[in-house]
Formats: sequence, structure tokens, C-alpha cells
Amino acid sequence: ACSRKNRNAALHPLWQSPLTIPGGTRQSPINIQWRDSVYDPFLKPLKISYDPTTCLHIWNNGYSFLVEFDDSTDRSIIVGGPLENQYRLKQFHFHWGAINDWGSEHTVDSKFYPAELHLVHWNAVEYPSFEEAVMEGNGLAVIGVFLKLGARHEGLQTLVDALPAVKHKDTVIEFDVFDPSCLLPSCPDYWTYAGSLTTPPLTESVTWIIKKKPIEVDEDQLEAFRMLLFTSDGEEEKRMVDNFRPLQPLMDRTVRSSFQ
Ligand SMILES: NS(=O)(=O)c1cc(F)cc(F)c1
Ligand SMILES: [Zn+2]
Repeated sequence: ACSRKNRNAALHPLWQSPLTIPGGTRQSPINIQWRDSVYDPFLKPLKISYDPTTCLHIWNNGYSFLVEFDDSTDRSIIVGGPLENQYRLKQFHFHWGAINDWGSEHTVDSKFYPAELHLVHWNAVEYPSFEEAVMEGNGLAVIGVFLKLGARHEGLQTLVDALPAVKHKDTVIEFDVFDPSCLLPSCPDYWTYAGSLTTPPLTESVTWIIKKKPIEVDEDQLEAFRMLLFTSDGEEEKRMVDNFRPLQPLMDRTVRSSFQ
């Protein structure tokens, strides 16, 4: 018989909800096996146009820190790549580890990076709101960018300087001009596959666009992520680290590449 303890084994402490979606066939994250990815010559270049003044605030939601944008107009959008429509930028956030040996959600040939950036966009052409798009197979497009340890990233530093103000869960700080395209590698190459959100509700609504080249950040900048807390002010402090989901089975999916 499945004892209560075993049943709870599938409940991840971070989410108090099942780690696997019953009947899920396109879950994220996954390992990207470079040699199994298929070059698709029909993939277009991804076109990114962000308006830095659409930036609103930084918010610690108790799982990561989100930089949120005004998505009431088409001022910050992506188009092209594997996408049929243009998608509006809603927020970006990161996933990272307690140490530099792990932290990313996706892996490349089973290699973890110390952190991963997710730029979250939704299909405002076909759906009236982000909340509705989250429930649709083509509702979201998330650009994933790996972070590797190296030189200090000047663009990221303006964000890092604001993090002490959102140390605790449910704290927010105004952040009114930031151009997230400074966080993208200059190389246009990417992989793409059909997947899901990596945190509850884990809905299978994401077209993932994973950049081949990482960006470089330095140790102090990663340490700044690790001083954030999962917990609210006054609670026993729990450092916000290892906020990544375990790898999910590829099942019947192909990862396409925009490059040979
Ligand atoms: N981590 S993720 O990019 O898949 C993601 C994006 C989002 F908008 C909401 C979520 F709960 C999770
Ligand atoms: Zn994410």
C-alpha cells in the first residue's frame, strides 16, 4: 500500500503540490542532447523589441524575483523564430543553485549552469489576458538564457543593486527603466521545443526558446541572488536557492535548432 510518507515523497517541499502532472506529455525542463536536436532551416530569426519604459517593478514572490512589465500594449514584444504570432513581454525571472555546480532548469548534454533567466511572453493576438494564455497550448513563449560564471555583467548589476530591497517574500520595489535585451547573448542561435511552465500550475502552454550561448555573470552577482529569502519578514529565514524543477522526460518530442 502506498503509505502517506511515500505519497508525500512526490510532493516537493517548495510547492506542496505534485512534482509530476498526471498525463503530462510535454513537461519542462528537459535535457537538450545537442546531437539529437534537428536543424530546421525554416526557423526564422527571433525578433526582439523591448521598450525599457514598460518596466514596472521587482517583486519577490517567494519562489524567485520577478521583474514585471506593463503588458497592456504591444510596446515590448517578440516575433519570428518558431512563433506564429507576436508575444508580449510580461515578466522575467531567474532560477539558481546554492552553489555554482547547479541551478539552471534546462541542461545541455546533461551540463547544468549556475543559473537560468526566463523571459516570459504571452500571445496577446489570440488571447485576452496572460491568465487565459497560460491555459492554451500556444499561449506562452519563454526565452531561456543560461548564466555562466565569468566577467561581471554591467547590465545585470542595476538589477542586483535593487535586490536587497526585495529580500523577503511579498516585497516589491519600483524599477522603472530597464531594457532586458541587455541580458541576451549577441549570438542568435537557439533551440526550441514544446513544453510547460516549470512551476505550478505546470500547464503545457509554453513554446520554449533556449539560447545556445550563455551570458557571463560574476560570483558576487550570483551571491546576490542567493541572499534573497523564500520567507517573509519575521519568519525563520530560508535562503532562496535551488529554486529549479527536476528534469522531465522528453517523451515524444523533438528539439529543433536554428543553427547547423
Ligand atoms: N519558470 S517558467 O518560466 O516556466 C514560469 C513562467 C510563468 F510566467 C509562470 C510560472 F509559474 C512559471
Ligand atoms: Zn522560470
